[in-house]
Amino acid sequence: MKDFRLYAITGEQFHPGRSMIEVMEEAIKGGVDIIQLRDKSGDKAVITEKAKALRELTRKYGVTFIVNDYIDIAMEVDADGIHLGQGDVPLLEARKMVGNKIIGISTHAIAEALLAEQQGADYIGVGPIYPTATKVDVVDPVTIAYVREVVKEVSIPFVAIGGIKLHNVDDVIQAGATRICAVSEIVGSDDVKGVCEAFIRKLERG
Ligand SMILES: Cc1ncc(COP(=O)(O)OP(=O)(O)O)c(N)n1
Ligand SMILES: Cc1nc(C(=O)O)sc1CCOP(=O)(O)O
Ligand SMILES: [Mg+2]
Repeated sequence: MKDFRLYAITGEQFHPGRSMIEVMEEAIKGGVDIIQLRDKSGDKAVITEKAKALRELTRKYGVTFIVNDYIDIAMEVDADGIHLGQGDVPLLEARKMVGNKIIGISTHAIAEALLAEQQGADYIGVGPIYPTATKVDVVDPVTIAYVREVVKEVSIPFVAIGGIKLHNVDDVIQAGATRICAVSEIVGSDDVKGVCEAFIRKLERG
């Protein structure tokens, strides 16, 4: 997969009155290089329409597009890949369904990370680093200690996620993360482009 630094996930509850496409276009202009559609409403027809719109936007800008949870929707809209959690379709089964599309796997412990790597994940999510209110059924924070463990033991790309804000991202980067994912800090901002640019500056400083 194309390498990336800043990964934004949709979260429409954080920007009432602004469209998802408008917010995500601003994020792309700020430097985001992966967008994930995450919609927990369960309404597949609506999610498919949103996926089509995001596919068009991401294609226009050459940005990677990932669909959360729904392999069938990812295939229907020709997304670049799918993100799956520990309770979603198992990775080996998903690989048979998506061929060489990107598969990202959420991990919360080193054993999960090593298994995802061994089974052919393209990248892993490492989190939640800090408490987050964005995901309801979330596990306890894994802290930056887990980032350090992944840096030492895992070779595939990983992205740190969960409660990451401009005010705490430096610690995550210092622990060895070179790719950051955020929802509320990006899409909930009045200055989406400015927040993304600030994240990128911090990632560039290392
Ligand atoms: C990049 C990234 N990392 C982790 C997650 C969480 O996925 P999952 O554990 O399946 O939880 P839901 O997002 O489906 O609630 C993610 N979506 N993206
Ligand atoms: C969707 C998701 N997955 C997580 C994980 O740790 O697997 S944390 C999370 C929510 C991240 O949102 P915010 O940046 O607003 O805290
Ligand atoms: Mg999931």
